[in-house]
Formats: sequence, C-alpha cells, structure tokens
Amino acid sequence: MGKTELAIDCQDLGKRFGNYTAVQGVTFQLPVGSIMGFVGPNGAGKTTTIRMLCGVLMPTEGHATVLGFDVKTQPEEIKQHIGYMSQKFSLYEDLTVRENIDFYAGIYNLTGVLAAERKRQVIERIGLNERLPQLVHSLSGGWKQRVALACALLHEPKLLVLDEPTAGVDPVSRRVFWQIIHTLAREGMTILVSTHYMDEADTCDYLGFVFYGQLIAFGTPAEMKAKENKANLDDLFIHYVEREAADDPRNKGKR
Ligand SMILES: Nc1ncnc2c1ncn2[C@@H]1O[C@H](COP(=O)(O)OP(=O)(O)OP(=O)(O)O)[C@@H](O)[C@H]1O
Repeated sequence: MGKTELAIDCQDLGKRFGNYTAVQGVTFQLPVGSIMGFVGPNGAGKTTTIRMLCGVLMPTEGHATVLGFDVKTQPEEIKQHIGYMSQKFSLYEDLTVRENIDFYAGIYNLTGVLAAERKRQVIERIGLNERLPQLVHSLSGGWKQRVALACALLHEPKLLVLDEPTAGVDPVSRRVFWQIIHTLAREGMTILVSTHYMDEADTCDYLGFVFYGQLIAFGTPAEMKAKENKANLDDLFIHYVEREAADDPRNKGKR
C-alpha cells in the first residue's frame, strides 16, 4: 500500500447528479485493519459514497485513495482488491451454494489448485459445508447473507465493503455475521459497512454519521457519544437528526 497504514484517505469527496448534490465534503482517514460503520437516515448518501470509494462511481469533487489507489485514475486496481457485498446479495437463486461459489471464483479468475484452496477456506470459515448442495432460493436470508459474504472473500480482498449486509436478517444470523466480520478485521482486513442497526454500529472501531450528503461526524463510538454527552448511539442518532433537520440543503438546486 502506498500511504502507510491508511486503507481509505478521502478529502472533500463529493458527487453531483446533474444539479443535485448527493454527497459533498466527505473527509476522513481510515487505518488498515479497522471496521468503519457508516450510519445515517435513508437517502443520506451512504451508498453513493461507498460506490465512489469502490471505484464504480466517478466523484465530481474532491480526492480519495483506497488501498493507496486513486479512485479517479485507478478504479480498476481498487476493484481488484476489494470485496463488495450489496444489500441485495448478488447471488444466483437457481444455482446451488457450491455453484455460486464456483461462479464467483471464475469471476475473480481463480483456477486450479489456488481456486480449490480458496474455496475450501471460505467454505470452512463461513461454515457452509452442509449447505453446498442446496439451491440458494431455498435458503433463509441469514444463510444467503453468509453465502454472499463467502463469495466476496474468495479473492482475499484487503478491504471488504458491505452495504447494509444485515438488512432483514434475524438477530442470531446478524450476531454470527458480525463475529465473522470482527475476526476478519483482527486478521488485518479493513471493513467499511453501512448499517441502520445501532447495536452493530457500536461495535465498530470508527463511525461516520452521514446526513444530507455530508459526513457530519467521524470518530470512535465512545468519542462521538462523549462529545455530545449521549449515553447510547440511538440517542446520538436522534440528536443529530433533530439538530440537522431544518432542511435538506441538497434540495435547494431543485427548487
Ligand atoms: N444515479 C443517481 N441519480 C440521481 N440521484 C441519485 C442517484 N443515486 C443516488 N441518488 C440520490 O442521492 C441521494 C443519496 O442516495 P444514497 O443511495 O447514497 O443514500 P443512502 O444513504 O445509501 O440511503 P439508504 O439508507 O436508503 O440506502 C438520494 O437522494 C438518492 O435519490
């Protein structure tokens, strides 16, 4: 990695769609091996920011490097080194778990002994052995989530990006999922995750609160709660919403 120990370094990152500013002035630095939670109301700009950091959406303002690669000039390098899991788990419902894993190994150009070894490792780590012959459409949401995570890990990404991975998943499955996430981070993987669940956010190393397209607060959960004198993240979230609620500045250009 170019810059020492920073997985993400972004400065005034922004995105306009026509005259609508979806995201603006996003600045933060994320150390390697940490978990960052992105929280904020629906439509705040989390997914747009994540897409820019993944190299799939070109920013219209600012700069960012991800794993030392520039999002504007080296998006292909970024894509090769990240694992991405979206809210909709891009799985093939009419294929089995094993076939989905085989398919994604092919997407990542894994072949031969290396492919076999990587598949074995993720199947073991995520605990999928007994599910391998099952069609994905017959799995529960929690199991689909785990299969999607396995697919996102096959190429051993340095950065794992998860966009609301636990939406609609039961509490037991959420807990298992987060245990895996924390293990991956302990092993050195950096993780960027958006979530609406404050219990999940509380376990992150860093949090970014996104409102109306802006990162209005960034820090450790403890620092952020202490700064606004709030006992828990639910109270902090409500405090931010009430404080910032006057009007969505992004709508000005539309009127
Ligand atoms: N391609 C696009 N063209 C125009 N506007 C867009 C586009 N993509 C996103 N937006 C707008 O940008 C804003 C931010 O959307 P985004 O999906 O990033 O929010 P979010 O915080 O991820 O929301 P959620 O929690 O609901 O997933 C929204 O008002 C959305 O309608």
